Amino acid sequence: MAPISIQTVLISESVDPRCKAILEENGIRVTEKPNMKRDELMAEIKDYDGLVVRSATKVNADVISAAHNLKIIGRAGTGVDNVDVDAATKKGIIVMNTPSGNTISAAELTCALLMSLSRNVPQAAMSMKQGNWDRKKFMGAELYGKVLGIVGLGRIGKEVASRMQSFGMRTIGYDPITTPEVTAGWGVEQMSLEQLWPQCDYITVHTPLMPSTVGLLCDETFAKCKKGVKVVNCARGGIIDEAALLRALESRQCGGAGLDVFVEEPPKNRSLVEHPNVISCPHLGASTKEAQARCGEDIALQIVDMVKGKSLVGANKHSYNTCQRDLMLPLDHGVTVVIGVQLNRLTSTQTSEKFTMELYVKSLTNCHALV
Ligand SMILES: NC(=O)c1ccc[n+]([C@@H]2O[C@H](COP(=O)([O-])OP(=O)(O)OC[C@H]3O[C@@H](n4cnc5c(N)ncnc54)[C@H](O)[C@@H]3O)[C@@H](O)[C@H]2O)c1
Ligand SMILES: O=C(O)[C@H](O)COP(=O)(O)O
Repeated sequence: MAPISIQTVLISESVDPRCKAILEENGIRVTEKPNMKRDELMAEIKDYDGLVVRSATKVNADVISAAHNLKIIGRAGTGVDNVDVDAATKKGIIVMNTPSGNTISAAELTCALLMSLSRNVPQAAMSMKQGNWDRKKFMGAELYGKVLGIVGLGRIGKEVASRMQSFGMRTIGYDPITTPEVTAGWGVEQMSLEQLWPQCDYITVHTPLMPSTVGLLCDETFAKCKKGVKVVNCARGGIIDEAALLRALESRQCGGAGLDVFVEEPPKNRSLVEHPNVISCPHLGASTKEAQARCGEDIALQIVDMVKGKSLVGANKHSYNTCQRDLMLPLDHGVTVVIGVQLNRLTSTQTSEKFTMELYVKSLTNCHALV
């Protein structure tokens, strides 16, 4: 790859300090300016070569058109739904993420919400703080022997499955790309969503936010679920339709929800957050020291590799000699294909190294527009 000149980078959110340190060690000038309003960002971005964000900075078409020198938008994390990838690509700006850096943290929070839903832990803790000793009100149910439906069997879905299997849950799931043969290897039986909805005691969603996943759980699909089903969303607000969820909670069709993400963050409409059967967090899935260290370090190393003209996938130091990147390629007619790239470094104890590369289509949006 030809080297790309990056002399200045703006970090617009709280990213691990290693990110700034690595960039600076490599001669890149870094400015950290968190919490900018849209107009401030548009004024600030115009001269920078690179921008590093998490999920709160909305890098929309206006911001991109105000950026005269921008060559790279680095997302220290997974989801790039806060970046207008089409607008960036049209301007020749590369969008990079660090998709495996926060997988374990997001999976662990998902499991914490599933466990909290089964035993009312947050509500009971709050009641204790208020001076109560109410053992009847917080009667729970075991997870053992229950059915967990996992919609989206990628990195996080896989990690959630193995952890919840250790609680004796049966894990079933659906994914249009990961094959049933692959997920059978991790103990997840795949089936159609029509078959999945009525079987689940718990449902957790782990898909990207895109037109085909908006409202996966909606009035129609809640109606197909078991009465009292409990749901978790640690992926993106809107994959579970918020108004439909509130209706399902009120009718008791849904017995409880664990929500880490919202359509609007922070949510101005408080009705879900305040519902007694909802446990919510302020988008904490990736908020661990470990995940932030990995994501901050990875995005900096990827930018440095790009500056040096090295491979885009060569910088990742973690996950057992495996590097993963998502490449988002906008095609014609509003079609976007996401290609997963995985580089495996195989080492034997005494002899040489061997590298293999896997490319696979992770998602295809709007594909009907092609036919
Ligand atoms: N709460 C947090 O802080 C947090 C942290 C990390 C990731 N996330 C979010 O979690 C989600 C999953 O992340 P990941 O790393 O596992 O992604 P991933 O790309 O590894 O997996 C996503 C999976 O969803 C599947 N998918 C796509 N469309 C689908 C559909 N219509 N129905 C079912 N499956 C579908 C894909 O085939 C893929 O296997 C993303 O939205 C990401 O932004 C949130
Ligand atoms: O997609 C992600 O990586 C998560 O939602 C984490 O977002 P954050 O970096 O803003 O915590």
